[in-house]
Amino acid sequence: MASATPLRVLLPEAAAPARPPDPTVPSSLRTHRAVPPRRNHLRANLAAAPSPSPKARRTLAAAAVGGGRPTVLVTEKLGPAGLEMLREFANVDCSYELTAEELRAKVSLVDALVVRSATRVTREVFEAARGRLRVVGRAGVGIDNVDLQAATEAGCLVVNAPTANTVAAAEHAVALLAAMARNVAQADASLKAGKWQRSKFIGVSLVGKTLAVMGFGKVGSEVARRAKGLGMDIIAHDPYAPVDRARAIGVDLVSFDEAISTADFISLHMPLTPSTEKIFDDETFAKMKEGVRIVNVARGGVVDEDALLRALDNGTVAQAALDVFTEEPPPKDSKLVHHENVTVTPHLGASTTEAQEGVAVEIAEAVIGALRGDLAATAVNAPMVPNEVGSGIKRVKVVYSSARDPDDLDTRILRAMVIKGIIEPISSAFINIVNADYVAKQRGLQITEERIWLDGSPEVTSEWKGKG
Ligand SMILES: NC(=O)c1ccc[n+]([C@@H]2O[C@H](COP(=O)([O-])OP(=O)(O)OC[C@H]3O[C@@H](n4cnc5c(N)ncnc54)[C@H](O)[C@@H]3O)[C@@H](O)[C@H]2O)c1
Ligand SMILES: O=C(O)[C@H](O)COP(=O)(O)O
Repeated sequence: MASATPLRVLLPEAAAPARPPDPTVPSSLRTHRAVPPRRNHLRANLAAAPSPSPKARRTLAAAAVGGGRPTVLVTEKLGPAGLEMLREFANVDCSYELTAEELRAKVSLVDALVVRSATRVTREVFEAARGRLRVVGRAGVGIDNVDLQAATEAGCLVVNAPTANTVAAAEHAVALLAAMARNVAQADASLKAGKWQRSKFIGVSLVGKTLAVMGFGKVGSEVARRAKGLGMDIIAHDPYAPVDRARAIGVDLVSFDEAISTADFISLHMPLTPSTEKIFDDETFAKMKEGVRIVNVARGGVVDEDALLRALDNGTVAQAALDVFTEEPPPKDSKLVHHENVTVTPHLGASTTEAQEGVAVEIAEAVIGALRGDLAATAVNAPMVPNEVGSGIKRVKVVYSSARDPDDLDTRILRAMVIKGIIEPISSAFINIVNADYVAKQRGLQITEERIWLDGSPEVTSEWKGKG
């Protein structure tokens, strides 16, 4: 459907006048690339992530000039506003509940793929795309269902929508916390089954109890704020969160062991990464306070579900409220799902009308921007530093040796790439050229730069040194 202000299909190089330089950015750090004016809600961010190659951009430009439009495959339900934006710009194929085989068959016919958490974008999918797929848009935060390594190898950009569902996820965690403590789901089922069991469903109070927030990022900190309003004492564990940000909202950052051993309630908000997979196992449940209650609105895979079942059966864990599961949907006969002390929802954390609208628009902007050849603000694939290395780094020095005049050397992209490579493997934060310095500072990562002016050709070589 055409809008009053149609999205332009021009590429940056062919675009209208450059924006005036941002007076807050020192001239030595200003980009020299023209950025086209955008519709208000399309952010004009430059990012520190791979963008389509010049060849791909030319292909898209040629297609646009010739009246051709890119094709976008959407495999899960997306809010209408985002879909409309995509339709203004591209041919959109909404095909839901595809089998893995059907997805592989379709993917070589499209330029972009938009998914939520249920579509597994595996290496086989990238191989089946045979080089045509330029962008994968994850309409949400978690990108554990996308094989980022395979995407990068295939030259495919992966973008996500990291902010629009934060509040929805935090609200759902608080809803589960309260519902679990007061047996809302169990009592509801009992009454609907014709019973009137008042003494069976006596709950526990939240006020004055200690809540440990595990992962103090966007969702975790919103949960902390809300739980404070319920009169709970909040502690948090997050190896990468800065102490002062936690302190600013009255939260103490503590060690993993202190968090799990002193909390009455534990709420999980870390990403699923190789280092958090099954981080809650028999050993960690054994360290918890007897009768602890656990909420998981993050990812099922951070919990060893068999160990959780054992902890529920032996009383270490009194109750659990789970929105996410290692396998989704979980098996119909899952003992965890059917456990009387477990409250479950089918991955509803991001499922509010408002969040879905926001996420759809956020991902449509990102995908359209990427197809237009812009550097994507929410790109999630870039060269990474292994997390065993990255998590220990506190200071990095980047040395640029170049024959270019220092004033003519724009180091922002490389600096942002270094920050992205260190921070992203240990968080689900997205780093781009706009936020890189800010996020690095927030996380206590100090970047210093040295420029060595060489005689001779203006080829840039650089080296960087990390310090743990
Ligand atoms: N259920 C849902 O529908 C839903 C909705 C939104 C987000 N999520 C999930 O919630 C999680 C948090 O999302 P977010 O937007 O707050 O991400 P975020 O990146 O803002 O926060 C994650 C935090 O976890 C921290 N972290 C990393 N490793 C850790 C570890 N070993 N121990 C403790 N903390 C660790 C990071 O430093 C970061 O601060 C993600 O897994 C995301 O996929 C689920
Ligand atoms: O990571 C996320 O954004 C949430 O888990 C939401 O997933 P969904 O888009 O499948 O609801």
